[in-house]
Amino acid sequence: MTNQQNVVVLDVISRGVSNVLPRSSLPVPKSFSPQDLKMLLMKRFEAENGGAKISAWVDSMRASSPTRIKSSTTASLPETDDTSSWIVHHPSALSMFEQIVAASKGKQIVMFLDYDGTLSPIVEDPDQAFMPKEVNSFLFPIHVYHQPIKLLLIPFFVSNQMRATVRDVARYFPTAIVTGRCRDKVYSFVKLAGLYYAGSHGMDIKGPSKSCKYKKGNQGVLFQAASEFLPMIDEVYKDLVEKTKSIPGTKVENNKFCVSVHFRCVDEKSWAALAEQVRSVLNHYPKLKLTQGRKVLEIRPTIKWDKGRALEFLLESLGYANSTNVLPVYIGDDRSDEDAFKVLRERGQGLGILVSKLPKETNASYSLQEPSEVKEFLKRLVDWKKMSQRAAKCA
Ligand SMILES: O=P(O)(O)OC[C@H]1O[C@H](O[C@H]2O[C@H](CO)[C@@H](O)[C@H](O)[C@H]2O)[C@H](O)[C@@H](O)[C@@H]1O
Repeated sequence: MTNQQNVVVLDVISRGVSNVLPRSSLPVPKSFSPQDLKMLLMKRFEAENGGAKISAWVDSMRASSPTRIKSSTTASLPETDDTSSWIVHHPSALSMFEQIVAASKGKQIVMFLDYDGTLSPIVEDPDQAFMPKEVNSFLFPIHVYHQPIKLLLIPFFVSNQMRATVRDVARYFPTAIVTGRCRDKVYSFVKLAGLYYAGSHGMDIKGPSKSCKYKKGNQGVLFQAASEFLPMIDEVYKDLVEKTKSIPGTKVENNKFCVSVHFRCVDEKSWAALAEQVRSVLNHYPKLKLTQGRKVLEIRPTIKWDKGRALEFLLESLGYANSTNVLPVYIGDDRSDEDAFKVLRERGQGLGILVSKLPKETNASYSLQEPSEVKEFLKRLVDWKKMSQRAAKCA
């Protein structure tokens, strides 16, 4: 290396890298080879972009998921105006129920259901995200001498109407749970054998474990998109547990083909530190990428597979690849569900329903506010199907 080149390199160091990294952290070789130069420039690039990346991550963590709609035209209007204009474009699937069933005339509805935030309300502890139970009770009259009759509310039995509803839905329509969760974990929550399960954001798909009237022979694992990543994901999971253990409230969840780092219970002041730890782990794994959900960072293989591809795969497995006689209905609440909404929009087929109380950027056409409305919508669909079958028998 010539003296002149040395000067250029030192100039790069003094103007650039030293602004980002403390001078002491830079190994400055006595003489520079082209490799040294490359390394220094790369370090500068990483340091600059790393810093930018972390603050972008934190901004995105703040915005939570999916991004709240930013409307330039309505920015100065009160919240209610924003909401009402959004609802015009994403009407409630309950109020549009008649139109929805009319669109399904002559078509087979195939139901795709996300789990967290769709079938179960969002809770702080991901291990406690059960489908809600209802306590059924009755009024028991008690009559004490000379006293007016009193009515006592007696809890009678506990039922899980969401589970019962999803079971009914699966009786009438092929039904799949499509989730970021590990497949076994979501099965332990849903506990229904007659469904398809697409776990790890659709990277792990299994057919119904009991015979399914729609497609015989679909039992067992149908597809695993990223088997070769299993050892890597295990390693990353352990690294993340270790690196984040000093940040109170962090929870790392092993979802088999992906890992979730939850920050719902982490103090906002520690989000940057958490993002930094996650980035430091991810830096060693160029074949993994980071996506984001509701107060969760998700680490996944960089393969072209997502909930949208899983939806297409399942339609194909059910024999509806290029069929016009099918109406896929996908209900979900999170960013990862947007991949499926987008597929439906691009196919010009089917309905995407976003579960959200707030206006959000979405490719879905309809909305429902919360899991209880999802249950209501699914119940109405089952009742409508039962009635139309009865009517067909009588005709
Ligand atoms: O595709 P999904 O079924 O929606 O799974 C996405 C993530 O859901 C879970 O996390 C979310 O729900 C938790 C329980 O309500 C909540 O505590 C968390 O903040 C949410 O992000 C699940 O634990 C993740 O592994 C999934 O990736």
